[in-house]
Amino acid sequence: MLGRPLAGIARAPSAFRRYASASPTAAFAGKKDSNGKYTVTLIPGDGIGPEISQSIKDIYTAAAVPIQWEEVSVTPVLKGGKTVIPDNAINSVKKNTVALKGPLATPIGKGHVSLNLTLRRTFNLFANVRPCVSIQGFKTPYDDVNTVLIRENTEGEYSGIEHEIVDGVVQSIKLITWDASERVARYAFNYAQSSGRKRVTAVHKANIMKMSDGMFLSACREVSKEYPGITYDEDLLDRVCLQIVQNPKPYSDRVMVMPNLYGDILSDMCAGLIGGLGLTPSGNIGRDASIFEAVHGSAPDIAGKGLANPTALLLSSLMMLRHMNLFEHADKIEKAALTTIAEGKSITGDLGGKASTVEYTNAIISKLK
Ligand SMILES: NC(=O)C1=CN([C@@H]2O[C@H](COP(=O)(O)OP(=O)(O)OC[C@H]3O[C@@H](n4cnc5c(N)ncnc54)[C@H](O)[C@@H]3O)[C@@H](O)[C@H]2O)C=CC1
Ligand SMILES: O=C(O)CCC(=O)C(=O)O
Repeated sequence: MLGRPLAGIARAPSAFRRYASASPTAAFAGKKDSNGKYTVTLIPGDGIGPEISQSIKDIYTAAAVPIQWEEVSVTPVLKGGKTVIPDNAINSVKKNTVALKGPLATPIGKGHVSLNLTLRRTFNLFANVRPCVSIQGFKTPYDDVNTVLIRENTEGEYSGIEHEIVDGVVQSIKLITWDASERVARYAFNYAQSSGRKRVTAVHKANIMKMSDGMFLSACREVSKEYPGITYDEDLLDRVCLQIVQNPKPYSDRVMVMPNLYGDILSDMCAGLIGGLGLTPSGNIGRDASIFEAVHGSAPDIAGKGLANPTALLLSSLMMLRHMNLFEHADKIEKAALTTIAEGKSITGDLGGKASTVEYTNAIISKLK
């Protein structure tokens, strides 16, 4: 059961407050220092990570956000024969309880385990909240996308339990537990309740994975009984994909909750509907810490070229500010960023513009003055 008061999203959304705090369970435990500033861990990350992190730092300085960044690297180190995240990075997140993280690259088919997943597991960041909202004034096939997807974040297909049984036969285990399913389901219902969404839809493939997804659904059904004011239903992942690309509107009344991998894929699909991965934020929420990051990865194809769109990381940071109850700063920056995109004069190449990361950042900054 939830033992903590709801934080962050109790206030009614303003016109620009589209990216609500993702934190009905994790209380923000940071304290202001003697200069009136909060310390937040910043993990710049790989690829485009340092470029987009710099953009956030510049915007925050211009907006006088009362935050000082504690920058740490998570470049893995060898400890006891294992590749692990350095202790100072772990201790920084533990101490500050909030972090903003740039993307971390993971070698494909070999090499070290995903450090993104390691962080989620280390801090038990059990819910990954991924809102996806059309930006008014920025033309895409639909102008009414407003989805919130909550992804179980610690297990499922991402358990990383794999072995070769015999030559040519590999087994990868999808681990689903009742506890993690119930925990993320309760988070989803709380999120729906706190954000005025009237429905929770569990997205699944229990027609095929009868036991694992079946149990995920059972946990959701049990939790739904505690929320008589919220309609609960279930839908198959493949149908949901089809329906959202055909007409996203009906999905704006609800929160979708699902096992890990489904959430990873469905959130990229939703991003495609509003203009791409450069625009979609996320929050990894735990009880003792929360790490906010863009949905996208390290974008090695454009890294170092000054082309990256920092909006997704910026909007993730605004979810973080609302988690920290810094609503005014979040609203002001959000308005400046969304207006810059709607105007279309200084937008990055992924959105059809010609601006560099720095030019776009400066356009936002000019609106903060
Ligand atoms: N949470 C994280 O840190 C994540 C890390 N990754 C890692 O990132 C690496 C690259 O993965 P990909 O599959 O290439 O996905 P990706 O998200 O990095 O890139 C996919 C496409 O979207 C574009 N894109 C992504 N973010 C953008 C931005 N902010 N501005 C403009 N264009 C942007 C890229 O240029 C690329 O064409 C991999 O090592 C992967 O494991 C992938 C997803 C999430
Ligand atoms: O850890 C990675 O490299 C990819 C992670 C990812 O796609 C995600 O789960 O968001």
